[in-house]
Amino acid sequence: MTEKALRLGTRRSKLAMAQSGQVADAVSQVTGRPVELVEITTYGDTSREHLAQIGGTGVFVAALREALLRGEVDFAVHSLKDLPTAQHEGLVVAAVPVREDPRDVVVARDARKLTDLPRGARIGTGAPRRMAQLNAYARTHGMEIETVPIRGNVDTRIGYVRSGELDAVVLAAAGLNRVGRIDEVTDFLSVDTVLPAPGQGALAIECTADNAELVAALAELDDPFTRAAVTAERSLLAALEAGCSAPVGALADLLADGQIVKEMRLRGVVGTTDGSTLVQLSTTGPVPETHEAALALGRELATEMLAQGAAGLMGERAQ
Ligand SMILES: NCc1[nH]cc(CCC(=O)O)c1CC(=O)O
Repeated sequence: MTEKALRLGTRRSKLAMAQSGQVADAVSQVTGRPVELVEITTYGDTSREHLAQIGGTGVFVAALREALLRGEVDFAVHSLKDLPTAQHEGLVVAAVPVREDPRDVVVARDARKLTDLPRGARIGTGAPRRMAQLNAYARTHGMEIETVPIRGNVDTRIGYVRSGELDAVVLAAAGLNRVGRIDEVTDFLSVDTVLPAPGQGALAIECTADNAELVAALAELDDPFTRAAVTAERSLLAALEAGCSAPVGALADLLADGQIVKEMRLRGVVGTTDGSTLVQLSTTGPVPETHEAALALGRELATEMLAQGAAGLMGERAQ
């Protein structure tokens, strides 16, 4: 006698399939039920228009959410950094599993690191957040670089380096890990150089709020520290009134004294894409014990960043 399979709605991209596959195994373990992948095609997958013109990465999420609400699938997995900060009516993020490496990385030709790229190096990235921080780093370190807007999946982006069209591309370590290409990284960027996107490296497992049994089962996959961290990061993003294509970086981590976790630190950055101006601040507080406390940490840092002129730096959109 086999139990009825749970249906996991997923995009068809290699990255989405990889992360859905991993979550499917974990969900199968905690529920004792088989999990079946259901491919959902989104506008973002088929459109050739630039993401900024069609409303950012939220388009990838929308089709999955519609499938959930129509009851066509039981749950979905999102990259948290692509998930709009506003919670969706009728849906709940039932689990945020342990986060992977949140850092951005460089894949460059000739195994080069960011600091030994040739003068005038062309670095591909479509993210204003990466452009702003890379250009700011170059300015303060006497480097000459050119950030080149690109989009496409991981294979396409690395392809620009292999073809010689670009000297380097900047990507998320987590994405490369999930598609099995982490070996191609030539430089893991310190978060002091490039602060990742809010939620980067973390996944959200979402289902309908009325599915109490599934909500409870999925909760077993939740990592409270990761959830608190990404809640604070996303609260900062929301309080800055910035979207997923805004030049905003945020990362919360735990400060420990030996084995004893003392506090949570939240770092944030906003900048102009040319890197001429960055507002970069951090705040530290008790490890949030509640959702509300995590939200408060993000709001607190946003208030400080806004007081330093953060709002004036966010007018730009992805080019
Ligand atoms: N921008 C697209 C995107 N959305 C999620 C990831 C993978 C990393 C993650 O889950 O945070 C990526 C690729 C990248 O930024 O290189």
